[in-house]
Amino acid sequence: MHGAEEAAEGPRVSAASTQTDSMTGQMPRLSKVNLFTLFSLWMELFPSTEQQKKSQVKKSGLVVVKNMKIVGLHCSSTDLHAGQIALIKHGSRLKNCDLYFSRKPCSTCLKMIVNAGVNRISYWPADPEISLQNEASSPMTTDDAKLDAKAVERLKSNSRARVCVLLQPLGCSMVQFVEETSTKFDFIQKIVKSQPDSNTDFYTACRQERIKEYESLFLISSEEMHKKTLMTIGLENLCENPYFSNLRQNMKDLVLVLATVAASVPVFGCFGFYNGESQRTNETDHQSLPQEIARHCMIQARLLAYRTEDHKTGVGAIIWAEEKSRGCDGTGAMYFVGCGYNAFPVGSEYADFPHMDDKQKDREIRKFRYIIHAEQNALTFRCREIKPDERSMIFVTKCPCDECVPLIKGAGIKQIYAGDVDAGKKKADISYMKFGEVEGVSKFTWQLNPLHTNALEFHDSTTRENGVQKTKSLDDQQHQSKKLCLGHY
Ligand SMILES: Nc1ccn([C@H]2C[C@H](O)[C@@H](COP(=O)(O)OP(=O)(O)OP(=O)(O)O)O2)c(=O)n1
Repeated sequence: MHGAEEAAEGPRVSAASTQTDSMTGQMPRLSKVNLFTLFSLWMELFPSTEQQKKSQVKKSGLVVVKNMKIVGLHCSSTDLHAGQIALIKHGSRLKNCDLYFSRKPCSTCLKMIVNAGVNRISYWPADPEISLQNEASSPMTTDDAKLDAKAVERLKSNSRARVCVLLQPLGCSMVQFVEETSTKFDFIQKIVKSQPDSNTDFYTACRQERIKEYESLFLISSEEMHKKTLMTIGLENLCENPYFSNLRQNMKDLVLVLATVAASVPVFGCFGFYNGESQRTNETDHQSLPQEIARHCMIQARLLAYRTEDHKTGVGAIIWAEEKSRGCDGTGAMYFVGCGYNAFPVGSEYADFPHMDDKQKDREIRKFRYIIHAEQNALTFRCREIKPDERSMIFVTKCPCDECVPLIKGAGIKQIYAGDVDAGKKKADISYMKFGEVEGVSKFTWQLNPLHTNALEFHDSTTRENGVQKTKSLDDQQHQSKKLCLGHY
């Protein structure tokens, strides 16, 4: 049925392409489908305290999309699969949604999702949720995995929902563009400035580590094994060339983009998101998230920035909040609220608005009065309300400007995680003066840990309810960054 046809289309640009290229091609842009796919892989890596048991069931990431907008970001927990969590969290609201899984879901999940009336289920075409690659598995469990794959195929061919592989090739210079922009990203530059020999070797080393790690997680290194897996999960159409080699290339490129972006918010020395005002408070609203969660969310914002319509400055923003107690999601108590990137008003064509910056003398043809900022889009298109009694936080890849700071505060967001390179700057059409002064909102900016001279204080850092391990001690962090940065620390 259409599932198989769609799968065969996977490696090429699908007819249902959502590549909203309103731009004139000055710079490559991530398609929505690829953004959702990257988010699903990234959600599989959401930091969690739960001990991952060696099991045939692999952790998966899931993105729930309604009308091409993200309405849920989830990952499996020890007790529940990502698909089951989506069912619990969204129920019948899953009707007509598109789901992006980092692994082909098992029959237990698929039957419920299909039953909820979803529109499309797209999955990453490597090892499925019920692993076929698990070396530890006995022939018995491998047989079970194969049986499950058959059941999934049966559910797929009898359902209205399309179950397919939906990857789009990246624009030809996308990988290079992501690499260049990541090296120039504020966070990397801030580290470079703190280095006596000022170079980006540490970034290159971090990126290589990430590439190796993600390739082993998300790709099947042997072509033969990959083909065998595809055959077992009903993707024999993709085993023929040129589909197979295109598919592998697309997958490799996406993993490369993910690793490159992840390395741009590196685990490096004592750098992290800290409140420079060193206000120490017991109020939970103002306590920082564990660094690994803050990094994870900032990397989501970085990915969003590659959907920008501003051909000079891409910005991404994502809002998360934390429930009072830990839920069933692999994200612990954290839940997704909304996300956005800077773009011109919805539905506009490239020529409708000026795109010039402040180098342009004629102020009338500058972009600033027309472009909607990442934070503004995240607030406008949020899928959940911001609750005054919960800790909510926005992650922005750039310093919030004077238009956005009062909006963030007014919306009741409790914490801002951002870069502060532009803080205090006053430009002709956009200023960053209010960020430094805003009260009642905690600001965590990318910097050296102000307490790093006092290792004892750092050792005492928090243990949290949101499902994440204790903040690592200074020694642990240094050890980890030495490992990651191959001696450049
Ligand atoms: N927190 C922020 C800050 C900015 N922007 C967006 C709005 C504009 O699209 C762009 C403006 O960024 P800059 O201040 O960097 O201005 P320019 O793009 O003109 O670059 P510069 O003046 O630094 O050369 O970023 C955003 O969405 N969210």
